[in-house]
Amino acid sequence: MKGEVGRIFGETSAFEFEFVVFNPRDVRRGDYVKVWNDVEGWIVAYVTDVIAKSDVSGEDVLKGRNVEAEVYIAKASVIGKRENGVLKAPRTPFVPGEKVFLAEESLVAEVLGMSDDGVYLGLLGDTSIKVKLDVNSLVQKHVCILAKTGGGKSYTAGVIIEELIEKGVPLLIIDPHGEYASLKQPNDVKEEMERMEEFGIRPKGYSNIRVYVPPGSPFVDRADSVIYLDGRNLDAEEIIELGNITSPSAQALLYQVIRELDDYTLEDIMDRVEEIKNSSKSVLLGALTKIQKSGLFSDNPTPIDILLQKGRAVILDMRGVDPAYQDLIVARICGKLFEMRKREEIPPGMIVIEEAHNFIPERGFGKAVSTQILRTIASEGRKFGLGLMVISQRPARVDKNVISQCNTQIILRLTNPNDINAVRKGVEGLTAEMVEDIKRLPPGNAVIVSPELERPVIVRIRVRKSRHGHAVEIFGEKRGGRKKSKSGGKVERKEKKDGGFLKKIFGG
Ligand SMILES: Nc1ncnc2c1ncn2[C@@H]1O[C@H](COP(=O)(O)OP(=O)(O)OP(=O)(O)O)[C@@H](O)[C@H]1O
Repeated sequence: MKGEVGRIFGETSAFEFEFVVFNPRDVRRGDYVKVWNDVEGWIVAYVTDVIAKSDVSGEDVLKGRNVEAEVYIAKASVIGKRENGVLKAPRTPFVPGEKVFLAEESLVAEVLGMSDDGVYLGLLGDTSIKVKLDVNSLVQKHVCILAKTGGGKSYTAGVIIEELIEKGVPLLIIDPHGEYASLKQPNDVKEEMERMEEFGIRPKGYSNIRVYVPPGSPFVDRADSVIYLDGRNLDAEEIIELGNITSPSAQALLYQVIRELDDYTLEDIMDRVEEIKNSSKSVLLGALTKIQKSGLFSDNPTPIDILLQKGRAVILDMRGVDPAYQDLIVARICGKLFEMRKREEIPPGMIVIEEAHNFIPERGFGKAVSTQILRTIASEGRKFGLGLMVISQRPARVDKNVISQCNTQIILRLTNPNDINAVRKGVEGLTAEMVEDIKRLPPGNAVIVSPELERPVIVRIRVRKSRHGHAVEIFGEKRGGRKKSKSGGKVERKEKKDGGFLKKIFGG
């Protein structure tokens, strides 16, 4: 047992207490302490704040009187103790005068419900406790990663992707900025390699990765393959968005033609439009020809099942691709994958969506054809073993229902008040202190909220085993600057793991 670091004083309750800190170097915000409770035994608490007090008044300071003996007071929020695998909160207050000790790491890990197995994210606070989350819960019940630009979102997503690849989870990564192909190479950044021992990892590149690009991508030569979609039965909204058809009469003509057709291709629409006498005919034909010439739609489309395969991660690199096309590609692929997963034609897996605010925008922040299917996967995917990893730098602009469907929430530094507000409202169990922490998190540190953990925790995300790919500017398109598409900390029983349909799909 480490030595006594303070003593409880003043008014206490079963949920919180204050203690005088003997040496301010021993106790800091974010530390875990333990206290003896006469009825319950050792109880673990979290230090939410440390303040310094003195009897020196403003007048004293002006007269030049110095602080002789300041007192340090720590505020602690009670977590509890684990009994028969269940976290129990004390029901009697702590006795003023009781000694406070720093809690041993093994006790903290036990009380917080840390698992020895799972997706290894990093180390808890200032400790060397490994934070690992259950792979099935993480994948099937969705995860979101939220942070301001440069806060470490794609780095953290890369860490989780490495872990999921190692566990054989099929992954499809929607990569609007070409940041993920570098997973193929081992990390060779000197400063990061120097920190690998601290995290107990080694550099590693992943070979079971395939990079696909849409036709016309400026990066075709660096891709493993080109993706082609089945262009049958595109609906009018999709064609309007792809062709940027703004003329109401051309839109009306399109709706009219599609109503008349049954099972149709783009060419069938064009043939029918040719036959009709209408002043908007040439505008519509021009737009349809442009879509046809994009080459995205083919009679010999890429089989969708190869995008979600056991032991493989597929990256859809959409750098330099028109946002309307990105949106449609995501909508079509995710729609097909969801249908196939429902029929169990593909294995359970996860779809990673970078720049999620562009594909699942909150109402009032634009429209995207991919929104509907992604909402459906967020609400129903868990029943069928299809998970989402939602990544965004603008939480306030992502559909709030989708964020609240994510059972694991990883929040790195945020500073925009609207984004902080969105997180405060959408993330259950965040305390006011945690919200303050989020505004000040250093890069690579995250607040993690998960049903696997008894309370939100701050984690130092581990360094990457593979190389982190930085976003690249394409044709003056700024990072994240995609044009708008038109178109209580309360102690509770640990949540019972889902039985029934949510059986363990991935080992480990
Ligand atoms: N856990 C970490 N360990 C070490 N370095 C990290 C960590 N997380 C982030 N970084 C550093 O911070 C930088 C920014 O991280 P990242 O590229 O993930 O930010 P981002 O939030 O995705 O930004 P953007 O919105 O611009 O894409 C990285 O290049 C990396 O150097």
